[in-house]
Amino acid sequence: MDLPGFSLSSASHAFTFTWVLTVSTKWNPVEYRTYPERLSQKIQELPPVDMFVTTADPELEPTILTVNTVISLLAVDYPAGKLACYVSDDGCSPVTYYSLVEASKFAKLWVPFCKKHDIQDRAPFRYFSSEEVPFDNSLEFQQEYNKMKDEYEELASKINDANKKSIDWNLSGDFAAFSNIETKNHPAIIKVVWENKGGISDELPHLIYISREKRPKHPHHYKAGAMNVLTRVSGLMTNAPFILNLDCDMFVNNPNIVRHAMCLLLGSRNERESGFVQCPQYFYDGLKHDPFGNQFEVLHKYLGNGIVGIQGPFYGGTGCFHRRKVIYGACPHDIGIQAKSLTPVHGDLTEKEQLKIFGNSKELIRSAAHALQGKANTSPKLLPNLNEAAKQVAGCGYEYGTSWGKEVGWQYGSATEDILTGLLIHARDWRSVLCTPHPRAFLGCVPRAGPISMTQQKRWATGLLEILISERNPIVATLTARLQFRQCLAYLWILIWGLRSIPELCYAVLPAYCIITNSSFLPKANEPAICIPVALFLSYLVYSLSEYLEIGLSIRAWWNNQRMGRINATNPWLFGAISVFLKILRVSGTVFEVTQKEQSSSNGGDEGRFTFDASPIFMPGTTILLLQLTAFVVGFGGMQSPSVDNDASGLGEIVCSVLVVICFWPFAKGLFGKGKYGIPVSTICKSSLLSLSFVYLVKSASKGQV
Ligand SMILES: O=c1ccn([C@@H]2O[C@H](COP(=O)(O)OP(=O)(O)O[C@H]3O[C@H](CO)[C@@H](O)[C@H](O)[C@H]3O)[C@@H](O)[C@H]2O)c(=O)[nH]1
Ligand SMILES: [Mn+2]
Repeated sequence: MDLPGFSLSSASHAFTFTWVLTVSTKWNPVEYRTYPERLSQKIQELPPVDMFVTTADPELEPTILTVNTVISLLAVDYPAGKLACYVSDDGCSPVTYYSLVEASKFAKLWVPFCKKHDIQDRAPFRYFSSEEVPFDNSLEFQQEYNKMKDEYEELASKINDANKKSIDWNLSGDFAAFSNIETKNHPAIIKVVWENKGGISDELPHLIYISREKRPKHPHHYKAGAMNVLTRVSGLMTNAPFILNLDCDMFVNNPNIVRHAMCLLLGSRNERESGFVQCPQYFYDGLKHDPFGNQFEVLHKYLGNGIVGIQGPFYGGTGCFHRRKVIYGACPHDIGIQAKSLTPVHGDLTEKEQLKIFGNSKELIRSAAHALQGKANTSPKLLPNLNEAAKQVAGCGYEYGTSWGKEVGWQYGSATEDILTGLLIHARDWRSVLCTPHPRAFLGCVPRAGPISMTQQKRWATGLLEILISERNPIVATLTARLQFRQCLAYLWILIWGLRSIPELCYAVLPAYCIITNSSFLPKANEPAICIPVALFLSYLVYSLSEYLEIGLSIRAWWNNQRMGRINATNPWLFGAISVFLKILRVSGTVFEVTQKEQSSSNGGDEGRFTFDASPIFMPGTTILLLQLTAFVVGFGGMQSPSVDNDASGLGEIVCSVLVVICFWPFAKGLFGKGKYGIPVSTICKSSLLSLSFVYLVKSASKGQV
């Protein structure tokens, strides 16, 4: 077989494999319903929950968004005395700390207001931006509403001012800890912003600010590292048996969500059924018809519910309720002695072993033992007194020689720490549950620009592939641990994203190749065999379209997702694969590039239009497009080589080539667009060079054949 024939057949096999994975994953969908009003029949007292928020960069992640997320958490419908909110700031920004202090003052007015009037939007920026006029016309409500609105505007302008003035920030008094530090070189800073001393239900929950120690020579493991510090510090301070974690942009949209999650965590006969409870990652103010194909509605619905029917949803990094003991490495009780082979954490550890696993803090070991045995919290402590112990476990050297990031806590070694961490939990025989209440649990920001979306996709493809090539991959977990076979297939479906770039590239280049060399990869239009690819293609179209229509999405949304599927696969996913390849060759490491979050649609006009920047990530797409255009010139300009064995290219190849151009239409517009809407000239030049060399190569190769 020649090279094109070989690549065609391997690409087809790769697609068939992906199809098998998809079908297996979607096969038996399951949905859970939750009835929080029945919770009191089941349990006497609601359990405590520690709530984590991570933020890393006040520029990319506007402080006002983080603050809104925190406020919405402080305002959930759950006894405040049972809650503690921990904010991790990897940016080590005094502005973030200051904003939290101000936010807690605001929340003291906001939370009673929400609870009194049963406000559903507990993130103030949402509530005050909603078009609907508040329904309550009483004078009392109107007065309170106006007061709250003024208070929020004041808070927002204080934060805004703080952000602007951040250069000549006066770092004294409470802010002294932030003076003379660099963001990547500073000791741990832990501050109790608000303490609910009496554990009182209608006060505010605890609010704690944490910026872990960072030193240039110490790896900090990005978000996973931050999550582990949050776990340890909260272990010392409140040690709640359940942990909710949110990214800084994901505010609470359903104030009852903690109770919904408790239905799933406490409602089943065996806790193994719900090792963690994941809420789907939905977004607010998403652009109409999903032009960047990143709102994942269809994915959540079909693949999401399908996995629920196997071993449970993947951990998605945000909007997830964990059991602390599961994070600490525990296995379900009923697998008994076999648990010892799956985890270093089990009932009869000596103190020495515990120190080795959890690190050198006696206080932490004591609290971890409590968490693992499911004992209630020890007597209430005054949080500031714990500050020294907390700083120890937030130190950058604390984890050396311990099991953190390997067997315990959030897992290191992948830019998608979420999938890796969830995989380990499933491998230890836990199941997970998807929580889908109405209204939706949490809402976050979705990228609204080409470059941001591409960077995010690249990070995912990179991180997922890192897992696939590691010894912690799902195949090993199925063979040596307790990952179910079909769950393994579901994991493979997502982990191979980066690799899928290769067959997608082959398929995108093939039509152009055939036209240029005057050969074919499809049967002729008058041969009966043409029915096979046409039938496959049409049934795929009809099936995928029906998925969109069934959940009320538009044809445009379907098309945008198809198109972005091709663009993502050939651009960011390819770069993801390349960066993992470079990592294997030890040329460069992989990094977690934080996704930029925009507050609202201030883009003006052309919202859904694809945007570009000078990143090489846009080169493959541009090259593919130029190749098709070259093929048209060659084909219609009569410059084709004579065909070998009567195998001339025909209608099929032309149709496919046109289809590729339609898929890459945003790039076609980009060739002529201006500013951010245009592909930079340098990218166009490089891509032209690439496609010309390709044409030259295949031309000379095919001449050799004749
Ligand atoms: O060094 C870092 C880097 C990131 N973060 C935080 O991690 C969160 C997620 O980062 P973001 O850039 O928003 O990631 P997304 O592209 O939205 O990420 C998705 O994919 C990630 C894995 O790649 C998951 O961790 C996220 O939860 C999931 O939403 C944010 O709160 C960041 O502040 C840190 O705390 N420290
Ligand atoms: Mn995010």
